[in-house]
Amino acid sequence: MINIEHLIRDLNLIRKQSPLIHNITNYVVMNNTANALLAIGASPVMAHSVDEVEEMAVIASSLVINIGTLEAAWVEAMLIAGKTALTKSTPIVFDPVGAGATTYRSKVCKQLIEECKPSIIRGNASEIIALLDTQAQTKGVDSTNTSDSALNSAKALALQTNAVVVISGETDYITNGATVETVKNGNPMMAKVTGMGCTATAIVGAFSAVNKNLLEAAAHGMAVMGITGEIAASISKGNGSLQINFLDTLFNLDEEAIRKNIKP
Ligand SMILES: Nc1ncnc2c1ncn2[C@@H]1O[C@H](COP(=O)(O)OP(=O)(O)OP(=O)(O)O)[C@@H](O)[C@H]1O
Ligand SMILES: Cc1ncsc1CCO
Ligand SMILES: [Mg+2]
Repeated sequence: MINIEHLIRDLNLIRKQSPLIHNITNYVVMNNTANALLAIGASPVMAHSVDEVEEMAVIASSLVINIGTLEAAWVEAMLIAGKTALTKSTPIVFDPVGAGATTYRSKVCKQLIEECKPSIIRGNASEIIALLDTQAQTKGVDSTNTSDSALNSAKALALQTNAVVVISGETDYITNGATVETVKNGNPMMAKVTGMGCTATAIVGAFSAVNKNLLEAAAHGMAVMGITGEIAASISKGNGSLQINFLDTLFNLDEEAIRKNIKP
């Protein structure tokens, strides 16, 4: 069960410390996730050149690796940044976008998990299932499975990789293989804004920068996503205004809104 006092403490820590979050992410969502990190009070940097990722990973408080629009040079940069973060015990949050859709994505996911040992893996249900079952075929970047149906895969993946695994969806599940936290906030319209999942991964990255308990950090990130998305959707007419209202809501999110809206 999410500890609301700890969640509020961590949100205040992000706003006070403004941790540097190093993102190697995809072209589609770079602007969205940078703005979401600013809205929550963190300090984002997008850097993917092999010539600088090592230095950036050294100074960052957490590293977010997202394979959304991967290509060879980026993968090389992800491996350098990931290994640097691993050496420094800096939390790595991994988003396996489209895992299972192509052989290349699945292969790169396997390599990144083995060599960088991400601390947290956040994906939608189809991606989490595909990381465990190499035969599972997914359809692009959107899930065709419910988050409930991926829970057993998430638990097994957590035990196999020693990472906290997060499945996003109608109910979000956060597990280390033994304990399972849930977040029931959110709104189906969120899945119609591209990169809401990538944003969830980035926000989890911000929480992992201020809380060494990564099960808590991941759960806090997903709770803030769900609460924010739910409030923003209630004042939005479609995915266009939701994208903007999400940022404004996150920027203004306070203790009262969290206490009133949280659905663990
Ligand atoms: N049906 C739903 N009801 C409530 N919340 C939802 C629903 N679907 C998604 N969400 C929320 O939307 C956010 C994004 O989750 P989603 O599973 O859509 O990610 P994703 O498929 O990886 O997205 P993307 O690849 O576009 O970044 C999460 O915070 C999740 O809780
Ligand atoms: C649509 C899309 N394609 C590659 S990455 C991305 C953003 C959502 O994952
Ligand atoms: Mg995704």
